[in-house]
Amino acid sequence: MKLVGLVGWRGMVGSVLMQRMQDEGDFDHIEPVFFTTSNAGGAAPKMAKNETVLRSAHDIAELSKCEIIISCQGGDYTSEVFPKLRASGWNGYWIDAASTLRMNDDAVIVLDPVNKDVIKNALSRGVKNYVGGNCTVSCMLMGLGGLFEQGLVEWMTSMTYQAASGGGAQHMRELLTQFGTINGAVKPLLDDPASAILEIDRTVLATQHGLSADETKQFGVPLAGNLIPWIDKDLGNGQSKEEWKAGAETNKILGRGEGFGTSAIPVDGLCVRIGAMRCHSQALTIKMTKEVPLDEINDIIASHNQWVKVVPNTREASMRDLSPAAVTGSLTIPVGRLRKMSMGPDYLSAFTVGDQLLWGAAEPLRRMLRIVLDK
Ligand SMILES: NC(=O)C1=CN([C@@H]2O[C@H](COP(=O)(O)OP(=O)(O)OC[C@H]3O[C@@H](n4cnc5c(N)ncnc54)[C@H](OP(=O)(O)O)[C@@H]3O)[C@@H](O)[C@H]2O)C=CC1
Ligand SMILES: N[C@@H](CC(=O)OP(=O)(O)O)C(=O)O
Repeated sequence: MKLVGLVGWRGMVGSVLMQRMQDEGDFDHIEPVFFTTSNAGGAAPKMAKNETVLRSAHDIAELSKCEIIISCQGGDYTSEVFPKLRASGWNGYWIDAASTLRMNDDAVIVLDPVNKDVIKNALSRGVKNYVGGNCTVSCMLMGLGGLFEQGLVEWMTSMTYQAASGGGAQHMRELLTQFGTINGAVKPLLDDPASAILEIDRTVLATQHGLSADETKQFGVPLAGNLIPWIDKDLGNGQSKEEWKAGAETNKILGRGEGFGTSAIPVDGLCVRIGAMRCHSQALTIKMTKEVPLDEINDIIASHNQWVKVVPNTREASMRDLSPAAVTGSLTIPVGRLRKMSMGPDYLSAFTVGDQLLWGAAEPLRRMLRIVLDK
């Protein structure tokens, strides 16, 4: 059995990955070695077999013994350790959740239900670095992969509604703390049916503005009862880095260059943080390359992979099936609100939701491990 190093296994993404690997019986096919940046020598988790002690994730010699390493430890760790590991002569497979290596020429962004051919081609060329995509991009492509595969997308805008989990566990906690503080401030008024709604509203606003530095440490501003129309770095051209990733990563995943070449499909939009917990949603406007009847579009989308589910464009189905609360914890990617827009019959609207810790982070890595093992 192949020795597989697991780094970042107890973090948020790593925990979801471990759960999925147990659910799918992946540990039956590997000899896992658990690494840590904080507790070398401590006890490995229950999935450990022969290697029951945690190894230091900075120990290049220990890492080098692994044929495959999966890291969910984050970009700083990858930036520090990966070059040293390669410089030491290690030639194993590096499978990573962090964005650090994504756009490197010698790395492939993995989302095998969408780009299995790109992955297989890279494996046969001896490529050894495989990186999970940005969560919003991966979830969008799992939903709309069929339209891209059929060459039906001329360009697309993606307007996102991204969950707190995209920032990490502390961001999820902060969101809930803010909700709690706000609720506490208006609880007596809420309990009194005769209280004035405008007084409640004024109190909520005053509480949001008065949140302590501790309560806004992660997001910098209130997110509860609010939104933040900027995610990730400012690229200095009016675009956020999260928005740039939509075009760059979509095209790289599809094997069409990196978003700006002649064969690239323009994908751009605005990325917005909202007060959801762990599902990213996005509203899409798709300019199609040709006019296609809506029932055919539904079939193309629905038949692309086993996880996508077309939600009928009705009020009831949309409210029931097309929300973060409906999708959290599930691998299903619902796509709904499909209709021709008033701009013309080749303009399509769509709305999709995905669990950003599953298809958005852990699942593509887990599946890549199996692809390498089955090679
Ligand atoms: N969050 C997301 O939505 C996405 C994240 N990613 C990538 O994955 C990376 C990891 O993200 P995420 O899982 O959110 O990061 P976490 O902060 O949850 O975990 C990262 C590491 O922090 C250490 N750690 C310190 N204290 C704790 C604690 N109390 N509980 C658990 N771990 C702790 C662990 O390392 P140790 O055991 O060595 O101490 C852990 O592996 C990101 O940096 C990003 O590159 C990718 C896609 C989406
Ligand atoms: N930036 C994403 C989460 C993430 O980790 O993205 P990336 O893997 O591209 O750095 C969000 O905040 O929702």
